[in-house]
Amino acid sequence: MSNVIQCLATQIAQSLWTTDWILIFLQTLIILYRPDIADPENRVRPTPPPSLRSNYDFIIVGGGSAGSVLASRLSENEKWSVLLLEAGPNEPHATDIPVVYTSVASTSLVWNFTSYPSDNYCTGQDNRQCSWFSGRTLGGSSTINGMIYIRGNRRDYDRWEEAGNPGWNYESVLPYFKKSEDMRIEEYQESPYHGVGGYLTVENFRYRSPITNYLMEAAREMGYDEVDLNGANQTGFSLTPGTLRDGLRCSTAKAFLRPAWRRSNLHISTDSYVEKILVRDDGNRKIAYGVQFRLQSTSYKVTANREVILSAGAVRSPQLLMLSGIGPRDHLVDLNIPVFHDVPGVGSNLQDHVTFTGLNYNVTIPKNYSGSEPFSYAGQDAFDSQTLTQFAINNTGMMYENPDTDSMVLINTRNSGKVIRNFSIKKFVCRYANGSGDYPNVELALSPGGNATATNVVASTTSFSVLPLLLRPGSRGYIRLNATDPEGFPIIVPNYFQDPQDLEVLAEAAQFVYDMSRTSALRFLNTQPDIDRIPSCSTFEYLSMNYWRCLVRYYTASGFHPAGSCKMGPASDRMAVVDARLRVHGVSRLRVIDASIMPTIVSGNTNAPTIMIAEKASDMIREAWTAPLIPAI
Ligand SMILES: Cc1cc2nc3c(=O)[nH]c(=O)nc-3n(C[C@H](O)[C@H](O)[C@H](O)COP(=O)(O)OP(=O)(O)OC[C@H]3O[C@@H](n4cnc5c(N)ncnc54)[C@H](O)[C@@H]3O)c2cc1C
Repeated sequence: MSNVIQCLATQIAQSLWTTDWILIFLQTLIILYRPDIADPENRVRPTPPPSLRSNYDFIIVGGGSAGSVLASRLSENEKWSVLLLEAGPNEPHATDIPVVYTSVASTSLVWNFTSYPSDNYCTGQDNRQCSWFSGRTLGGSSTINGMIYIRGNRRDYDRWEEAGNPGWNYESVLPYFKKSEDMRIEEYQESPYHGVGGYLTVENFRYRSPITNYLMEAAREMGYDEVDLNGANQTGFSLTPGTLRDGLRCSTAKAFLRPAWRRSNLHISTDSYVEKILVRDDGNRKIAYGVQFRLQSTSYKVTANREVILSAGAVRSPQLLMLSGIGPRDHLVDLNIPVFHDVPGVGSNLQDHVTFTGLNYNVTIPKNYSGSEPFSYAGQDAFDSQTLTQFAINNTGMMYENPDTDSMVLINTRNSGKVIRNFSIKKFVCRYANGSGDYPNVELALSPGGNATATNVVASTTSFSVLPLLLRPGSRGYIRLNATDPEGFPIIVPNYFQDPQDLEVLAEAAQFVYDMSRTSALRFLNTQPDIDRIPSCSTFEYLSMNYWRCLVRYYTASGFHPAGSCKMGPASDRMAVVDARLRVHGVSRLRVIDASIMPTIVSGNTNAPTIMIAEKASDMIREAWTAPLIPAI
């Protein structure tokens, strides 16, 4: 690139950050310089509206993490016709760039949901509401997420089965994680926990800030080992494994739809917003037989010979069920929606990995540091001409970084129910030596830069921050239709900290991070807390447990992992929405297959588990429709 273009590009990139324009700017850069990302040969080409049919075997609502997998797997059977309806646009080019991830929040690629105002959490946010956005594009949230590839703990799945869901224990789901996977981190390729050759590639991020080595060393000093976080033991630290291919995002649209979209039995319709599931009562059974959707202001009805599959995510799937008359009777009656089938659990059991921002620490660059790269990640200020050239010409550099989570540690702040307070680092080493307690309750995302949104840290300050995600919340929230506008954004009540233990664990995590900052690895960097002195928390001693509790409530943030709002469970469980084969209780030919079916949220990020759920469900559907009919006697 010429110097003038470089300089201009830098100015533009920095001024457009966090708007749709940044996507357009980067798209142009990619088309000019990176045909490998543009990938015009393989990129999905949606089916033009006139080619859509009025009838398919399977209709899938939502082309996100789960929906893309289902469309790909079900259309492997040439005899089945499959329609995938996605409300958002095609996958853009720019989201391939890992660092762009933090800039999509205010673009048209997301549903900008917010939680209902609360006095108990997100108290420092506008109108005391937490941002709850999720993906609105082909690939869904996998196209805009943090790309972290974590599966959760084996006990999570064993608990699912114990709750009355046969076939969902860890040994049963592991083959489905492996089926999707193309593990490209060399040391894991031979592992019995990983697969090679699947559609979904997993790599380490190509770029990481130098500060990350110090953070991982600090985790080691705290008594943790470097482990495969998706392997035999989950407790420990690691570089972040990512859903990445050649250093770039590997969304489910890229992984599963690009190899499939040319099949003549698969139609993919973007910008197609499903308004309703079509249902009828045949007297002896209730059936879902199609959907109504809107595309370019035209309304269409399309029918399904076999099944309608709801994969609209943990917020929209329960909303669509309720709009179609399937949900808690009282709520539907209140909104004058005819009750087709009373399913009290729709929208309940909502869970999330609640977290909080604001754990910022400043460091001094060590005198012996001689690298040319910035020591830590400095936000968009880092996007100078050199970074853009590295990206556009050399396929390297900071644009290949996960700015939130270069590395991570999974810890348990408790030991046999004993709360950790005022511990010494030495005690910690003993506490975690016992591998049998391998059930972390917090995931610490170690960010190579300060969290400028939470504090007034200047972006160029040399700093790091930590996001602690509560892995097994006791609190349960719910989703309901908005009485004034049922078709609009639903009401989301996450109920964070309804279970007081949730707040305690996050406060313990804050204390843990503080202690981590006292390790010799981080003292070497002269690490100092840069944690806001929040006026409404000033009655508490700064950095005491009470202060942490106050900070957590103030800077609460969604982990963006909504789950559980159409939970799987046996018919004997009144609040179960789907059975162990993900069929909606009481309504034939209708399944929900996405993050909403988790009975309890897994102890790790939710993308890989959702993909696993869709892989397993695809096999269940195949079995259901290809099993020989039992002959009548
Ligand atoms: C900002 C963010 C960061 C995240 N980071 C990570 C991470 O690093 N690692 C990780 O494992 N997980 C992460 N997650 C969570 C993870 O991506 C989700 O759990 C997962 O993608 C959920 O998959 P899903 O299929 O349930 O829903 P989605 O992937 O959200 O898909 C739902 C799709 O349905 C479409 N849709 C909704 N309503 C309709 C309708 N009426 N008609 C047609 N289409 C509709 C939506 O547009 C969307 O494309 C993150 C999520 C977010 C939002």
